[in-house]
Amino acid sequence: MAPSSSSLITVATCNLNQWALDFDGNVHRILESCRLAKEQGASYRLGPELEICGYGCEDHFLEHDTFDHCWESLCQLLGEGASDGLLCDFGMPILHAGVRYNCRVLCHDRKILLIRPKSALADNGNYREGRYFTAYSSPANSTANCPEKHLLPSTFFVKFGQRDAPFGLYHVECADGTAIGCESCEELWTPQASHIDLALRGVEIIGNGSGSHHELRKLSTRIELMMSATRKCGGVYLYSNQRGCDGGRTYYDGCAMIVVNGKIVAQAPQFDVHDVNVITATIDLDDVRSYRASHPSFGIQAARTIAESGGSNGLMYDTITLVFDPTNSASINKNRPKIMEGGMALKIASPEEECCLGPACWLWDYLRRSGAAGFFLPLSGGADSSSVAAIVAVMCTLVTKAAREYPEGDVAKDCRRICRKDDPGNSSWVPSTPEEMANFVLHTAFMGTENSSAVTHSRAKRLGDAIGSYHLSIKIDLMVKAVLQVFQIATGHMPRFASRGGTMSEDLALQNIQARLRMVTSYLMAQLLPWVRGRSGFLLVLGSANVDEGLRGYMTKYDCSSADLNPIGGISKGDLKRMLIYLPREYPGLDVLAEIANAPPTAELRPIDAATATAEAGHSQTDEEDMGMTYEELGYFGRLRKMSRCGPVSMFRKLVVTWSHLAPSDVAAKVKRFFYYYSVNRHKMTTITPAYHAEAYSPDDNRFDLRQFLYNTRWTRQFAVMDQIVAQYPDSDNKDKND
Ligand SMILES: Nc1ncnc2c1ncn2[C@@H]1O[C@H](COP(=O)(O)OP(=O)(O)OC[C@H]2O[C@@H]([n+]3cccc(C(=O)O)c3)[C@H](O)[C@@H]2O)[C@@H](O)[C@H]1O
Ligand SMILES: Nc1ncnc2c1ncn2[C@@H]1O[C@H](COP(=O)(O)OP(=O)(O)OP(=O)(O)O)[C@@H](O)[C@H]1O
Ligand SMILES: NC(=O)CC[C@H](N)C(=O)O
Repeated sequence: MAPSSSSLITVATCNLNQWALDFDGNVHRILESCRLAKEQGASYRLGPELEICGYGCEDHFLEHDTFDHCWESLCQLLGEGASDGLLCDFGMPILHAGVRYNCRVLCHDRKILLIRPKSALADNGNYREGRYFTAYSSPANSTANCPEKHLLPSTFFVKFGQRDAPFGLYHVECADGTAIGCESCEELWTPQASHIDLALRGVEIIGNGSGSHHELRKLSTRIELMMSATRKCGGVYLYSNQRGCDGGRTYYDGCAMIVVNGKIVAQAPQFDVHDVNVITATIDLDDVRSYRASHPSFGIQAARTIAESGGSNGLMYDTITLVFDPTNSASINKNRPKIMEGGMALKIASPEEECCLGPACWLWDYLRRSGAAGFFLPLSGGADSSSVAAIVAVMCTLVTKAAREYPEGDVAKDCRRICRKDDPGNSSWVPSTPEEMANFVLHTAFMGTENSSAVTHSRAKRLGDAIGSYHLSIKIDLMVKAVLQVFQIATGHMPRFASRGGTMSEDLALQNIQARLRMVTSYLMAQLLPWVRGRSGFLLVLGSANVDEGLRGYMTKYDCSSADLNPIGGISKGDLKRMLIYLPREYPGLDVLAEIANAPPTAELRPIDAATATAEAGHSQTDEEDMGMTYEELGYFGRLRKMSRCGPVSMFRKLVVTWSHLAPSDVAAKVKRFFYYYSVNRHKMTTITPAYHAEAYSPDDNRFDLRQFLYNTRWTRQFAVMDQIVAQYPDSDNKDKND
């Protein structure tokens, strides 16, 4: 090991807003991140997982084209000097010996130093890496002296003169003794994480390139994992993540970080509308060496590991030696490096902030990438559609701020294009306020019937005005009457509401026709409102069914719950209410949201019964009464069903304990009612509008919660077992609490 000339090193990591299969755009963003890393004096740059093609390529990973285009992109990156003087850790898929691997490719100058395949794949929830890739296990005969080699494509050889590169679980050791290794996303989350062996083998810097999507309250888990890893093992841990909507329901929430010896020294934003964020830190590697040496217990395990050939998790780890001194590069930093010693105050968004910022950024990416001219939202003045309107308002606030800060930047250019202000006469236009932008991009309409209340009509109008949307108040009774007349002519029957002597079927049909006609009207508006306003293009229709309604199936199939996109389909009613109460504090002018949050949710599809209508609801029909359960109870059912993997019996066993104030027979009745409605309505999940994934208990059938949709809704075995358990309780237990 050569003596170190300096122990200072400047390292960089980034958030990149990549887009699956947008190879040219992705290269452009990677080049920008390398340029910024160099500008900030870095000698090492880490990028997100599979950044070259985008993390979310899914079944496109099965196509050979994806692999070929990645090699073209890598050639372009090296050809354009991305890694000149900078050790770059890129993420891309590689076909090695006929097997697809999810790899890190470490390049320096115009050479590939190492290809490092991922050894533990992510396969839970939305992740399906095992469908596209194989987890790597090192062949017994591969060592650093005789590493497994990957034969590089001939185009690479022609351009750069390199025929092959080491392939395996190696790390690089630089000429000055600095050791740099990789850990790929999920590997950090495994019990025998690879960073443990890397640290015990003396690797000081570990880069984790991730493709990790947002879920409410998940960031804290990531942070805990990294802090705990470096607290126990010492070292510099860099985390890089994608950020944005890369073409699907998930939002990658960035938050690149640099952690040293258990302390975070740099953090990039979690929610943001910029495509590229690079963060750097200059670190004294002697701090890592001395931290480790000060823990004798670490020393004992390190000495034992180096003596053994394999890693503790049965994989082979080894070293590839390089002729490269990253610390020298740091010392020629033009600016005097600011050495990171202490930790920094962490920015962790509250769940209320996450609920609005995540979907707002996702909507912005979707809007600018879809080519649409804006959104159309059926706005009922209730909590759900108002939450969606508020999220669009937050989007306009973020975009207006970014566009005004950099009128020549990409955000401003996208904003001009969407607002149709990109003609030469408007080359520097940016919205002066979020409301001005909202008036271009957000179209809202209250579509009342004779069953709607004046209260919700007024709330919708006041919210539209506060946000600045292009708002309409429409009456759709004419349409309802026309359809019912057609039905009467065809069948000779006219349905009646239950309150007017009709059956439940008639009642439901009369409710559903209003709801469905709103959907038809929405699509008409979305197609023609730009034309009405003398503009080109189409609008995306926004849906607003929350996660609990989806779970219970409390929605009309193919009504306004069917739309192009639903920003809140993965968020619970409870979290939405908290968000509505939080928003007016951060965004003055949106005071009406607090009033909306406190109103009892109502579908307003039945005639108003003046005797039972309350002033706040403005209506006699309330969701919770209709559903036969409260939104709070739905939260319990949802979490237990999905996150705790409970069937009816185990859910009952858990809730008997949690709801000890209720008689077991009552708990059983509630659980049975939930499973009945869940199963009778599960078919609605097969056509549910693509929604922002936010909750681990989302019932989204398309990607996340894979279940049958035709059930025996009597659940005979399950309910019989529950009855047996209830019968085991003393009569007094059931009776006392029932009284
Ligand atoms: N097993 C199965 N597989 C596939 N499809 C199946 C099916 N069973 C029924 N269906 C289909 O589903 C239909 C029944 O579903 P659907 O037409 O939706 O009707 P349904 O679920 O009976 O009624 C809609 C409910 O949603 C409530 N709602 C409506 C609108 C807004 C809100 C709100 O506040 O959020 C609430 C409304 O008060 C009512 O309780 C059947 O007529 C049939 O076409
Ligand atoms: N009067 C209305 N005008 C416009 N859109 C409506 C109206 N009533 C319902 N919708 C649309 O249909 C969706 C479902 O209807 P409903 O009012 O029953 O909804 P909800 O889920 O309780 O939501 P919200 O809290 O927004 O009322 C709403 O989110 C809204 O988009
Ligand atoms: N891409 C991955 O390996 C991601 C898995 C990891 N559990 C996460 O959510 O961040």
